[in-house]
Amino acid sequence: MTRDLTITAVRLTPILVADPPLLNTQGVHQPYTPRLIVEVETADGITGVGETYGDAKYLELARPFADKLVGRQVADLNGLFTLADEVAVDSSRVSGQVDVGGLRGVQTADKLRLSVVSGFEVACLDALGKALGLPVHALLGGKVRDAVEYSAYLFYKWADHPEGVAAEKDDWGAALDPAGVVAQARAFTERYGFTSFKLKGGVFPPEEEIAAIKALAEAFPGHPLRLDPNGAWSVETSLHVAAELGDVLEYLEDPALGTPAMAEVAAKTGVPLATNMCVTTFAEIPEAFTKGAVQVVLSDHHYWGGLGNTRQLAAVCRTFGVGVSMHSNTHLGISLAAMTHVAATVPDLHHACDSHYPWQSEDVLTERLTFDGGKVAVSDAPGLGVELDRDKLAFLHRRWLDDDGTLRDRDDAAAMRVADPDWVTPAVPRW
Ligand SMILES: O=C([O-])[C@@H](O)[C@@H](O)[C@H](O)[C@@H](O)C(=O)[O-]
Ligand SMILES: [Mg+2]
Repeated sequence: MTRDLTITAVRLTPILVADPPLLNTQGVHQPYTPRLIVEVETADGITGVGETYGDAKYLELARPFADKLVGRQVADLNGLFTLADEVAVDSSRVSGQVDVGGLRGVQTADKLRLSVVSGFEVACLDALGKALGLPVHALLGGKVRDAVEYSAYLFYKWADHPEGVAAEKDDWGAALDPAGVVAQARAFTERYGFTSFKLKGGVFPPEEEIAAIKALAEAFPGHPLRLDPNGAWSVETSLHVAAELGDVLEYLEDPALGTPAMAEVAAKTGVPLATNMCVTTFAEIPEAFTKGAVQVVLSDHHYWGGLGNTRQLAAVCRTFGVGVSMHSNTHLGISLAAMTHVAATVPDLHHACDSHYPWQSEDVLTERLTFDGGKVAVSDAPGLGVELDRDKLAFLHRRWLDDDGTLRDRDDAAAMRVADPDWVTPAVPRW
């Protein structure tokens, strides 16, 4: 049967999603975080869905990009990148510096564009898969595993958002010391069966975080453990932590900020270093790999430009003998499905991927994705294998519409200032 895969409509729905008070080196998560849901519709009435960052700087690019897409073929995935180059990026959005708000490495015009393209690429793949009756992993060359392993993503956490802040109540409680971190890890294993653990660090002085990892090692002997302070430490501190935890860590993630500092740490420790901050674009690869700065690159398919680019990144990593896995940011089920499809196709995936999904009590899907034994089963249904719940989408969009603008951009430092008016984003290195 001949199908008409022409894109006839594109819908963009910005939403605000409940987020618990998770602490990081910048501050604390806001009570609601922005995401953008992308829908592309074909002439045959097939709809594909995608998801990406929803802050204003992404919306500004997504809108003109969506207009350009109408009339093009849903299978023209490579064309998305050429099209994206035609969308002007406001220079005030580009710093060339680390994006302090999002802990996602440098902020360049290309990276902003790629973060937008990824939402559309996933939506096009979903639509194409539905049209062809094929799962997304088949469109990427086929799965090499039936389930993808994720790690428990542990956070220091307050029990509640600060007093007076309108927020959803969560049932995780506080985690502010080693005992709290271990209790949180136990809850993760009981609820989802995770067997490897990542702790978001850079929150407390290193000795306290070392103690938390040691407590985890004692509670879960032999399980893979990671610590990620998002570049908050000096080279010296990073080496001290590596020496203290060398026996129990699978890897240290972004202990120090930037490739030169990471290279210095890597040269003096046997503990592998992972990153989602110093290698965030293809342009950053040559320096980092030739300097031996990182042993594992954690892809975020959003800012790498989608699932096809994630596979290209994996191939480059394989060529250089560098490991590959995935980090995550606050996201919903569409992105978890996308991550799972692409991870299922990557041959040398030797580390469990990260996901914030267990922290998200809300979603836009009719059925939430589930973790079984810490793994998400790879769907063989056409497309991503997920279904949009229009009522839930409308509810979360209404929240975005009703917001006075303060939550439409992620700002962990601003959220921290509600509790501590003197809070400023700590200078790096913090310790
Ligand atoms: O959600 C957070 O607070 C994380 O710190 C996130 O923003 C990071 O991008 C990410 O999870 C990471 O691994 O660095
Ligand atoms: Mg990280």
